Amino acid sequence: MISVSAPGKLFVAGEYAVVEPGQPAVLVAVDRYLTVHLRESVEAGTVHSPEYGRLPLVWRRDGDGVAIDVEHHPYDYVMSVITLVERLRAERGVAPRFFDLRIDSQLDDASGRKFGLGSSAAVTVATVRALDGFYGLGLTRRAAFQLALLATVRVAPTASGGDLAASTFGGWIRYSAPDRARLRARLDDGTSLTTLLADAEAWEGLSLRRLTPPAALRLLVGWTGSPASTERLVDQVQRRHRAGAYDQDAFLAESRDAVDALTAALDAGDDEAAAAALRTARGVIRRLGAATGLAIETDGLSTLADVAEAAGAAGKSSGAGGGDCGIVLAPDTADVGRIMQGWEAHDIRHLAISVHPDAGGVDD
Ligand SMILES: Nc1ncnc2c1ncn2[C@@H]1O[C@H](COP(=O)(O)OP(=O)(O)OP(=O)(O)O)[C@@H](O)[C@H]1O
Ligand SMILES: C[C@@](O)(CCOP(=O)(O)O)CC(=O)O
Repeated sequence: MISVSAPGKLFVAGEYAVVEPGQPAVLVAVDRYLTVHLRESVEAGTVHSPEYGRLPLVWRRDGDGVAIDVEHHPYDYVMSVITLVERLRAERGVAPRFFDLRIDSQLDDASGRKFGLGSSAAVTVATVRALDGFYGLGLTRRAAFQLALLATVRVAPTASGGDLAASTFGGWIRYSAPDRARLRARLDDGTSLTTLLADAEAWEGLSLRRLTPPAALRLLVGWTGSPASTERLVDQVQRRHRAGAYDQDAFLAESRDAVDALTAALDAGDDEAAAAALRTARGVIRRLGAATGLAIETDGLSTLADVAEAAGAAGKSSGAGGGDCGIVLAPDTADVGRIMQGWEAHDIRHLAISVHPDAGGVDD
Protein backbone atom coordinates (compact mmCIF):
# COMPACT_ATOMS: atom_id res chain seq x y z
CA MET A 1 0.00 0.00 0.00
CA ILE A 2 1.28 3.47 -0.92
CA SER A 3 -0.21 6.48 0.93
CA VAL A 4 0.57 10.03 -0.11
CA SER A 5 -0.80 13.22 1.44
CA ALA A 6 -0.80 16.63 -0.22
CA PRO A 7 -1.70 19.90 1.52
CA GLY A 8 -4.34 22.43 0.56
CA LYS A 9 -3.48 26.04 -0.24
CA LEU A 10 -4.50 29.66 0.10
CA PHE A 11 -3.73 32.53 -2.24
CA VAL A 12 -2.12 35.49 -0.46
CA ALA A 13 -1.83 37.94 -3.38
CA GLY A 14 -1.82 38.12 -7.19
CA GLU A 15 -5.13 36.36 -7.96
CA TYR A 16 -6.58 36.73 -11.48
CA ALA A 17 -3.35 38.36 -12.70
CA VAL A 18 -1.57 35.02 -12.21
CA VAL A 19 -3.76 33.47 -14.90
CA GLU A 20 -1.61 35.44 -17.38
CA PRO A 21 1.69 33.66 -18.13
CA GLY A 22 4.60 35.20 -16.23
CA GLN A 23 2.44 37.24 -13.80
CA PRO A 24 3.40 36.56 -10.17
CA ALA A 25 1.30 35.51 -7.17
CA VAL A 26 2.08 34.50 -3.58
CA LEU A 27 0.52 31.40 -2.02
CA VAL A 28 0.85 29.35 1.14
CA ALA A 29 0.31 25.64 1.65
CA VAL A 30 -1.99 24.86 4.61
CA ASP A 31 -1.97 22.05 7.14
CA ARG A 32 -5.13 20.35 5.91
CA TYR A 33 -4.51 17.41 3.68
CA LEU A 34 -5.93 15.12 1.07
CA THR A 35 -4.58 11.57 1.10
CA VAL A 36 -4.45 9.07 -1.73
CA HIS A 37 -4.01 5.39 -0.80
CA LEU A 38 -2.90 3.09 -3.63
CA ARG A 39 -3.02 -0.69 -3.70
CA GLU A 40 -2.18 -2.95 -6.65
CA SER A 41 -5.16 -4.67 -8.29
CA VAL A 42 -5.83 -7.02 -11.20
CA GLU A 43 -7.70 -6.61 -14.52
CA ALA A 44 -9.23 -3.23 -13.67
CA GLY A 45 -8.58 -0.34 -11.32
CA THR A 46 -10.98 1.59 -9.11
CA VAL A 47 -11.07 5.01 -7.49
CA HIS A 48 -13.02 5.30 -4.24
CA SER A 49 -13.76 8.79 -3.02
CA PRO A 50 -16.70 10.37 -1.20
CA GLU A 51 -16.53 12.89 -4.05
CA TYR A 52 -17.90 10.25 -6.45
CA GLY A 53 -20.81 9.10 -4.31
CA ARG A 54 -20.94 5.55 -3.00
CA LEU A 55 -19.86 3.69 -6.15
CA PRO A 56 -16.20 3.66 -7.14
CA LEU A 57 -15.05 4.75 -10.59
CA VAL A 58 -13.74 1.83 -12.62
CA TRP A 59 -10.95 2.15 -15.17
CA ARG A 60 -9.43 -0.26 -17.70
CA ARG A 61 -6.96 -0.05 -20.55
CA ASP A 62 -8.06 -0.41 -24.13
CA GLY A 63 -6.42 -2.51 -26.87
CA ASP A 64 -3.05 -0.79 -27.14
CA GLY A 65 -2.50 -1.07 -23.43
CA VAL A 66 -2.15 2.68 -22.86
CA ALA A 67 -5.48 4.47 -23.26
CA ILE A 68 -7.98 4.31 -20.46
CA ASP A 69 -11.64 3.57 -20.72
CA VAL A 70 -13.32 5.13 -17.72
CA GLU A 71 -16.91 5.14 -16.62
CA HIS A 72 -17.09 8.59 -15.10
CA HIS A 73 -17.62 12.28 -15.60
CA PRO A 74 -15.05 13.35 -18.19
CA TYR A 75 -13.77 16.38 -16.32
CA ASP A 76 -11.94 14.55 -13.65
CA TYR A 77 -8.55 15.33 -12.17
CA VAL A 78 -7.73 11.82 -10.94
CA MET A 79 -8.44 10.24 -14.30
CA SER A 80 -6.46 12.94 -16.07
CA VAL A 81 -3.46 12.12 -13.88
CA ILE A 82 -3.85 8.38 -14.52
CA THR A 83 -4.03 9.02 -18.27
CA LEU A 84 -0.82 11.07 -18.30
CA VAL A 85 1.16 8.86 -15.93
CA GLU A 86 0.18 5.84 -18.01
CA ARG A 87 1.47 7.71 -21.07
CA LEU A 88 4.78 8.47 -19.35
CA ARG A 89 5.06 4.89 -18.06
CA ALA A 90 4.55 3.50 -21.57
CA GLU A 91 7.13 5.94 -23.02
CA ARG A 92 9.65 4.70 -20.49
CA GLY A 93 8.88 1.04 -21.16
CA VAL A 94 7.62 0.37 -17.63
CA ALA A 95 5.19 -2.59 -17.57
CA PRO A 96 1.50 -1.70 -17.01
CA ARG A 97 -0.22 -2.77 -13.78
CA PHE A 98 -3.58 -2.07 -12.22
CA PHE A 99 -4.20 -0.29 -8.96
CA ASP A 100 -7.03 0.84 -6.75
CA LEU A 101 -7.05 4.33 -5.26
CA ARG A 102 -8.85 5.42 -2.11
CA ILE A 103 -9.06 9.13 -1.38
CA ASP A 104 -9.63 10.79 2.01
CA SER A 105 -9.85 14.55 2.27
CA GLN A 106 -9.69 17.08 5.10
CA LEU A 107 -10.27 19.88 2.61
CA ASP A 108 -14.02 19.89 3.00
CA ASP A 109 -16.17 19.58 6.11
CA ALA A 110 -18.04 16.49 7.29
CA SER A 111 -20.97 17.26 4.99
CA GLY A 112 -18.65 17.49 1.99
CA ARG A 113 -18.85 21.30 1.74
CA LYS A 114 -15.69 22.71 0.18
CA PHE A 115 -13.82 25.59 1.78
CA GLY A 116 -11.92 26.59 -1.36
CA LEU A 117 -8.67 25.21 0.07
CA GLY A 118 -7.57 23.69 -3.20
CA SER A 119 -8.93 20.14 -3.14
CA SER A 120 -8.57 19.76 -6.91
CA ALA A 121 -4.88 20.64 -6.66
CA ALA A 122 -4.25 18.40 -3.65
CA VAL A 123 -5.94 15.40 -5.28
CA THR A 124 -3.94 15.98 -8.46
CA VAL A 125 -0.59 16.35 -6.67
CA ALA A 126 -1.17 13.40 -4.33
CA THR A 127 -2.26 11.13 -7.20
CA VAL A 128 0.80 12.03 -9.28
CA ARG A 129 3.08 11.23 -6.35
CA ALA A 130 1.29 7.96 -5.49
CA LEU A 131 1.56 6.72 -9.09
CA ASP A 132 5.16 7.92 -9.32
CA GLY A 133 5.94 5.76 -6.27
CA PHE A 134 3.97 2.79 -7.62
CA TYR A 135 5.68 2.71 -11.02
CA GLY A 136 9.06 3.82 -9.61
CA LEU A 137 9.32 6.70 -12.10
CA GLY A 138 11.61 8.71 -9.82
CA LEU A 139 10.09 12.07 -10.78
CA THR A 140 11.74 15.13 -9.28
CA ARG A 141 9.41 17.35 -7.30
CA ARG A 142 9.51 19.85 -10.14
CA ALA A 143 8.62 17.19 -12.74
CA ALA A 144 5.76 15.99 -10.52
CA PHE A 145 4.49 19.60 -10.41
CA GLN A 146 4.77 19.86 -14.22
CA LEU A 147 2.86 16.61 -14.69
CA ALA A 148 0.18 17.78 -12.24
CA LEU A 149 -0.17 21.04 -14.21
CA LEU A 150 -0.46 19.15 -17.52
CA ALA A 151 -3.15 16.92 -15.98
CA THR A 152 -4.96 20.01 -14.69
CA VAL A 153 -4.98 22.00 -17.93
CA ARG A 154 -6.74 19.08 -19.66
CA VAL A 155 -9.58 19.56 -17.15
CA ALA A 156 -9.50 23.29 -16.36
CA PRO A 157 -7.71 25.12 -19.21
CA THR A 158 -7.55 28.54 -17.53
CA ALA A 159 -6.26 27.35 -14.14
CA SER A 160 -2.96 29.05 -13.27
CA GLY A 161 -1.56 26.11 -11.32
CA GLY A 162 -0.61 28.29 -8.35
CA ASP A 163 -2.57 25.90 -6.14
CA LEU A 164 -0.52 22.97 -7.49
CA ALA A 165 2.71 24.83 -6.73
CA ALA A 166 1.67 25.45 -3.12
CA SER A 167 0.51 21.86 -2.68
CA THR A 168 3.68 20.43 -4.23
CA PHE A 169 6.31 22.59 -2.54
CA GLY A 170 4.69 23.64 0.77
CA GLY A 171 5.42 26.78 2.75
CA TRP A 172 5.25 30.26 1.19
CA ILE A 173 5.71 30.30 -2.58
CA ARG A 174 6.00 32.96 -5.27
CA TYR A 175 4.63 31.55 -8.48
CA SER A 176 4.06 32.56 -12.06
CA ALA A 177 2.54 30.30 -14.69
CA PRO A 178 3.62 29.10 -18.12
CA ASP A 179 1.30 29.45 -21.13
CA ARG A 180 -1.20 26.63 -20.56
CA ALA A 181 -2.80 26.95 -24.02
CA ARG A 182 0.61 26.21 -25.51
CA LEU A 183 1.11 23.26 -23.15
CA ARG A 184 -2.28 21.84 -24.12
CA ALA A 185 -1.43 22.12 -27.78
CA ARG A 186 1.87 20.32 -27.18
CA LEU A 187 0.07 17.56 -25.24
CA ASP A 188 -2.15 16.97 -28.25
CA ASP A 189 0.45 17.22 -31.02
CA GLY A 190 2.06 13.88 -30.28
CA THR A 191 5.14 15.25 -28.50
CA SER A 192 6.34 12.70 -25.96
CA LEU A 193 5.80 13.66 -22.34
CA THR A 194 9.47 13.06 -21.68
CA THR A 195 10.33 15.69 -24.32
CA LEU A 196 7.62 18.09 -23.18
CA LEU A 197 8.67 17.99 -19.53
CA ALA A 198 12.23 18.93 -20.52
CA ASP A 199 11.37 21.55 -23.16
CA ALA A 200 12.33 24.90 -21.60
CA GLU A 201 10.52 26.90 -24.30
CA ALA A 202 7.20 25.17 -23.60
CA TRP A 203 7.50 26.13 -19.91
CA GLU A 204 8.52 29.74 -20.45
CA GLY A 205 6.86 32.00 -17.87
CA LEU A 206 6.95 29.32 -15.16
CA SER A 207 8.72 30.62 -12.10
CA LEU A 208 8.80 29.10 -8.63
CA ARG A 209 10.52 30.67 -5.67
CA ARG A 210 10.40 29.82 -2.01
CA LEU A 211 9.70 32.82 0.25
CA THR A 212 10.73 33.42 3.85
CA PRO A 213 7.64 33.22 6.07
CA PRO A 214 6.94 36.39 8.07
CA ALA A 215 8.52 36.02 11.52
CA ALA A 216 5.81 37.49 13.72
CA LEU A 217 2.68 37.75 11.60
CA ARG A 218 -0.06 35.29 12.45
CA LEU A 219 -2.05 33.88 9.53
CA LEU A 220 -5.79 33.76 10.27
CA VAL A 221 -8.30 32.20 7.91
CA GLY A 222 -12.01 32.97 7.82
CA TRP A 223 -14.66 31.21 5.74
CA THR A 224 -17.67 33.21 4.59
CA GLY A 225 -19.62 30.36 3.01
CA SER A 226 -21.37 30.71 -0.35
CA PRO A 227 -18.54 29.46 -2.54
CA ALA A 228 -18.54 30.56 -6.17
CA SER A 229 -17.07 28.71 -9.14
CA THR A 230 -13.48 29.82 -9.76
CA GLU A 231 -13.68 28.88 -13.43
CA ARG A 232 -16.85 30.89 -13.97
CA LEU A 233 -15.43 33.97 -12.26
CA VAL A 234 -12.17 33.78 -14.25
CA ASP A 235 -14.20 33.34 -17.43
CA GLN A 236 -16.33 36.40 -16.62
CA VAL A 237 -13.24 38.52 -15.89
CA GLN A 238 -11.74 37.41 -19.22
CA ARG A 239 -14.94 38.25 -21.09
CA ARG A 240 -14.90 41.76 -19.61
CA HIS A 241 -11.27 42.09 -20.59
CA ARG A 242 -12.06 41.11 -24.19
CA ALA A 243 -14.94 43.61 -24.21
CA GLY A 244 -12.53 46.35 -23.11
CA ALA A 245 -14.49 46.90 -19.88
CA TYR A 246 -11.36 47.52 -17.82
CA ASP A 247 -7.71 48.36 -18.27
CA GLN A 248 -6.02 44.95 -18.09
CA ASP A 249 -2.49 46.33 -18.44
CA ALA A 250 -3.00 48.68 -15.50
CA PHE A 251 -4.49 45.84 -13.42
CA LEU A 252 -1.57 43.51 -14.21
CA ALA A 253 0.96 46.24 -13.37
CA GLU A 254 -0.76 47.07 -10.06
CA SER A 255 -1.00 43.40 -9.12
CA ARG A 256 2.67 42.81 -9.94
CA ASP A 257 3.64 45.84 -7.82
CA ALA A 258 1.66 44.51 -4.84
CA VAL A 259 3.19 41.02 -5.18
CA ASP A 260 6.68 42.53 -5.58
CA ALA A 261 6.17 44.65 -2.47
CA LEU A 262 5.02 41.59 -0.52
CA THR A 263 7.94 39.50 -1.78
CA ALA A 264 10.45 42.26 -0.96
CA ALA A 265 8.97 42.69 2.52
CA LEU A 266 9.21 38.93 3.19
CA ASP A 267 12.78 38.83 1.85
CA ALA A 268 13.69 41.74 4.14
CA GLY A 269 11.89 40.22 7.14
CA ASP A 270 9.82 43.42 7.38
CA ASP A 271 6.46 42.24 8.76
CA GLU A 272 4.95 45.71 8.82
CA ALA A 273 5.68 46.18 5.12
CA ALA A 274 4.27 42.69 4.42
CA ALA A 275 0.98 43.61 6.11
CA ALA A 276 0.94 46.90 4.18
CA ALA A 277 1.48 44.99 0.91
CA LEU A 278 -1.50 42.75 1.76
CA ARG A 279 -3.66 45.87 2.16
CA THR A 280 -2.42 47.09 -1.22
CA ALA A 281 -3.25 43.69 -2.75
CA ARG A 282 -6.75 43.96 -1.31
CA GLY A 283 -7.18 47.31 -3.05
CA VAL A 284 -6.07 45.80 -6.38
CA ILE A 285 -8.69 43.04 -6.17
CA ARG A 286 -11.41 45.45 -5.01
CA ARG A 287 -10.72 47.71 -7.99
CA LEU A 288 -10.88 44.70 -10.34
CA GLY A 289 -14.27 43.80 -8.83
CA ALA A 290 -15.54 47.39 -9.20
CA ALA A 291 -14.29 47.72 -12.79
CA THR A 292 -15.79 44.39 -13.90
CA GLY A 293 -18.96 44.64 -11.80
CA LEU A 294 -18.23 41.17 -10.37
CA ALA A 295 -18.72 40.29 -6.71
CA ILE A 296 -15.14 39.17 -6.08
CA GLU A 297 -14.87 40.74 -2.62
CA THR A 298 -18.39 39.91 -1.45
CA ASP A 299 -20.01 41.66 1.53
CA GLY A 300 -18.91 38.76 3.74
CA LEU A 301 -15.30 39.05 2.56
CA SER A 302 -15.40 42.85 2.97
CA THR A 303 -16.54 42.43 6.56
CA LEU A 304 -13.86 39.80 7.18
CA ALA A 305 -11.13 42.19 6.02
CA ASP A 306 -12.64 45.36 7.57
CA VAL A 307 -12.88 43.69 10.99
CA ALA A 308 -9.22 42.67 10.68
CA GLU A 309 -8.10 46.16 9.67
CA ALA A 310 -10.07 47.77 12.54
CA ALA A 311 -8.22 45.45 14.95
CA GLY A 312 -4.78 46.45 13.64
CA ALA A 313 -4.25 43.60 11.16
CA ALA A 314 -4.48 43.30 7.35
CA GLY A 315 -6.99 41.14 5.50
CA LYS A 316 -8.25 40.33 2.02
CA SER A 317 -10.17 37.78 0.01
CA SER A 318 -8.13 34.72 -0.99
CA GLY A 319 -8.39 33.15 -4.44
CA ALA A 320 -11.22 33.87 -6.84
CA GLY A 321 -13.45 35.31 -4.11
CA GLY A 322 -17.20 35.41 -4.58
CA GLY A 323 -17.37 33.77 -1.12
CA ASP A 324 -15.13 31.10 0.40
CA CYS A 325 -12.05 32.14 2.37
CA GLY A 326 -10.38 35.37 3.31
CA ILE A 327 -6.99 35.65 4.98
CA VAL A 328 -5.55 37.93 7.62
CA LEU A 329 -1.97 38.71 8.57
CA ALA A 330 -2.01 39.81 12.20
CA PRO A 331 1.02 41.36 13.94
CA ASP A 332 1.57 40.81 17.69
CA THR A 333 -0.02 44.19 18.33
CA ALA A 334 -3.34 43.28 16.63
CA ASP A 335 -6.35 42.47 18.78
CA VAL A 336 -7.02 38.89 17.61
CA GLY A 337 -9.83 38.42 20.14
CA ARG A 338 -11.65 41.35 18.58
CA ILE A 339 -11.25 39.83 15.11
CA MET A 340 -12.70 36.50 16.31
CA GLN A 341 -15.66 38.24 17.97
CA GLY A 342 -16.30 40.41 14.92
CA TRP A 343 -16.22 37.37 12.63
CA GLU A 344 -18.52 35.38 14.86
CA ALA A 345 -21.01 38.25 14.95
CA HIS A 346 -21.10 38.19 11.15
CA ASP A 347 -21.26 34.40 10.68
CA ILE A 348 -17.69 34.17 9.47
CA ARG A 349 -16.23 30.83 10.48
CA HIS A 350 -12.66 30.87 11.75
CA LEU A 351 -10.78 27.89 10.27
CA ALA A 352 -8.01 26.72 12.60
CA ILE A 353 -5.37 26.40 9.90
CA SER A 354 -1.62 26.95 9.86
CA VAL A 355 0.95 26.95 7.13
CA HIS A 356 2.10 23.50 5.99
CA PRO A 357 5.89 23.69 6.31
CA ASP A 358 8.38 23.80 3.43
CA ALA A 359 9.19 20.53 1.77
CA GLY A 360 12.63 20.90 0.19
CA GLY A 361 13.76 23.10 -2.65
CA VAL A 362 11.66 24.09 -5.65
CA ASP A 363 14.29 22.65 -8.02
CA ASP A 364 14.48 19.18 -6.39
N1 LIG B 1 -11.77 13.94 -2.32
C1 LIG B 1 -11.71 14.04 -3.66
N2 LIG B 1 -11.66 12.95 -4.43
C2 LIG B 1 -11.60 13.04 -5.77
N3 LIG B 1 -11.61 14.20 -6.44
C3 LIG B 1 -11.67 15.33 -5.73
C4 LIG B 1 -11.72 15.31 -4.29
N4 LIG B 1 -11.80 16.58 -3.85
C5 LIG B 1 -11.81 17.36 -4.97
N5 LIG B 1 -11.73 16.62 -6.08
C6 LIG B 1 -11.74 17.10 -7.48
O1 LIG B 1 -11.62 18.52 -7.44
C7 LIG B 1 -12.83 19.13 -7.93
C8 LIG B 1 -13.14 20.36 -7.08
O2 LIG B 1 -12.35 21.40 -7.51
P1 LIG B 1 -12.74 22.92 -7.17
O3 LIG B 1 -11.77 23.77 -7.88
O4 LIG B 1 -14.20 23.10 -7.38
O5 LIG B 1 -12.51 22.96 -5.59
P2 LIG B 1 -11.25 23.39 -4.79
O6 LIG B 1 -10.01 23.10 -5.60
O7 LIG B 1 -11.30 22.76 -3.43
O8 LIG B 1 -11.52 24.91 -4.58
P3 LIG B 1 -10.67 26.18 -4.99
O9 LIG B 1 -10.31 26.00 -6.44
O10 LIG B 1 -11.59 27.33 -4.76
O11 LIG B 1 -9.48 26.17 -4.11
C9 LIG B 1 -13.88 18.05 -7.83
O12 LIG B 1 -14.90 18.25 -8.79
C10 LIG B 1 -13.08 16.79 -8.11
O13 LIG B 1 -12.89 16.61 -9.51
C1 LIG C 1 -8.58 33.62 -9.76
C2 LIG C 1 -7.38 32.70 -9.63
O1 LIG C 1 -6.20 33.48 -9.83
C3 LIG C 1 -7.29 32.12 -8.23
C4 LIG C 1 -8.33 31.10 -7.90
O2 LIG C 1 -8.19 30.70 -6.56
P1 LIG C 1 -9.18 29.68 -5.84
O3 LIG C 1 -9.02 28.36 -6.58
O4 LIG C 1 -10.55 30.27 -5.96
O5 LIG C 1 -8.69 29.64 -4.42
C5 LIG C 1 -7.47 31.60 -10.70
C6 LIG C 1 -6.22 30.76 -10.84
O6 LIG C 1 -5.14 31.15 -10.35
O7 LIG C 1 -6.32 29.70 -11.49
